[in-house]
Amino acid sequence: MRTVVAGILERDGKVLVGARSAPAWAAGFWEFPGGKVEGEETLAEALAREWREELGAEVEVLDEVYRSALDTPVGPFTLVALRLRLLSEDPRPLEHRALAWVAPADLTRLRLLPSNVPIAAALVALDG
Ligand SMILES: Nc1nc2c([nH]c(=O)n2[C@H]2C[C@H](O)[C@@H](COP(=O)(O)OP(=O)(O)OP(=O)(O)O)O2)c(=O)[nH]1
Repeated sequence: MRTVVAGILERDGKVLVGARSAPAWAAGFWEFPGGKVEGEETLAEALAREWREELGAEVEVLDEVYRSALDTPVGPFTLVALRLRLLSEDPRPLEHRALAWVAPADLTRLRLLPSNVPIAAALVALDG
């Protein structure tokens, strides 16, 4: 089963989310930035690559906060959300339409990718 990794970066009680620009079915939805694990990459290596490519930022993985099955138009995946620590300058929207810092309790006010709604709930529970 292939894996999609999603990165959770927290700062001052808020988490970073990005508005997708593609593909068409997902454009405009907010997500936790990340992407598909390629080849023999570890989850941490894949997330570091995606954040470098999409956000121009260096990150390292702290811990796993969520894992579930994910159905997408290009087939089934496992979705894993990992908390991150920022090692570089701030993330920039190199591929997203926009980035935003949002408190976990406010994430459901955004048009999140449906698969990310339970991740938001997990973050609220962790906050509690
Ligand atoms: N990045 C990301 N993708 C997610 C999340 N939740 C979710 O359902 N997805 C879906 C959207 C896509 O179908 C898939 C990830 O694809 P992607 O387009 O981000 O991956 P990628 O950067 O490797 O893209 P590509 O090279 O295959 O074009 O997982 C999430 O929180 N973050």
